[in-house]
Amino acid sequence: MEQPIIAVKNLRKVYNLGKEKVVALDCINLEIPKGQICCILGTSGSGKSTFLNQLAGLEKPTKGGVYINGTNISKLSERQLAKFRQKHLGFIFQSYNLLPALTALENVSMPLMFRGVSKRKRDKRAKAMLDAVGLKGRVRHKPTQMSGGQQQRVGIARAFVTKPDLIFADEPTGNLDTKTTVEVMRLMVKMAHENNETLVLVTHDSELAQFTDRIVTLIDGNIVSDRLNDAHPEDYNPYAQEQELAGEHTAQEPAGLPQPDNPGPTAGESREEHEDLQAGAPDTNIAGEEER
Ligand SMILES: Nc1ncnc2c1ncn2[C@@H]1O[C@H](COP(=O)(O)OP(=O)(O)OP(=O)(O)O)[C@@H](O)[C@H]1O
Repeated sequence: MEQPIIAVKNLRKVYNLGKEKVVALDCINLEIPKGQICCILGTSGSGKSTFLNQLAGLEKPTKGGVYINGTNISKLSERQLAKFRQKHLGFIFQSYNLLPALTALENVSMPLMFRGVSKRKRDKRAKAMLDAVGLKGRVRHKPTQMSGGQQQRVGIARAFVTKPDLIFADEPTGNLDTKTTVEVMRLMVKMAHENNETLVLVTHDSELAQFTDRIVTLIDGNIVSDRLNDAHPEDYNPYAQEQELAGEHTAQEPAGLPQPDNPGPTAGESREEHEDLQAGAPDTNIAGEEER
């Protein structure tokens, strides 16, 4: 059987607060195969952040280990871990974490610079990625000149640009409205599936979890449920009822209205201008891109 991308073995994390001990993760075992989009779902205090920190090697476990592609990252030094993260992992954050002084293109090409890719190649690849997330016309925009949804698309492009072994997304739509959430989630899922990327999404939102392939639920630091989620066709919208009640447009969107790959015109941009920018549907499959 193919080796899983992540194998978590008997993972335990206990925080010592003076005499008090907080068991944040009890005894977690989990394997995630390549290409799967796995959601770690749990309410506040269930241990999600602690688990994500362990998976990304940001904290050391009390017991057990996390293996990524066969490497026990719990045994790596801080220096080795920093290199490992840079080489093998991608991150998508709730608050985007874009560098405000840099353009969309520069933000996306940054991880390639750390990998020593030449300027010509990283610009070419970052442009292709921005195209893939539907931001062809936003290459020179800085974060403050983009909407939240567009900023998160830049964040997605930056995570995928290095073709990492694994991408972590921490509440990636936490700052977005439900309509933009649906667009961003559809885009992220499409890109992950088309590029056979493995994605671990952490959220408290059980509706958001419906976009993923597998839902692992945490309560008090334990996995209480682990199920495959077959019920998410491409046009699935778990927020439809909520949006309907709020009087927002949801059902099958007629041609011309914003689509997952097309966030619609932004302030200061006419629909014609916007449609010019969007001309030609973006191809989210980046596998054919020129290698570094
Ligand atoms: N550095 C720490 N020191 C002590 N206790 C901690 C620490 N970090 C987390 N905890 C405790 O571990 C448990 C799990 O916390 P964690 O932050 O992982 O939960 P969470 O599911 O991410 O919550 P939220 O959704 O509110 O961020 C909680 O009881 C929390 O109080």
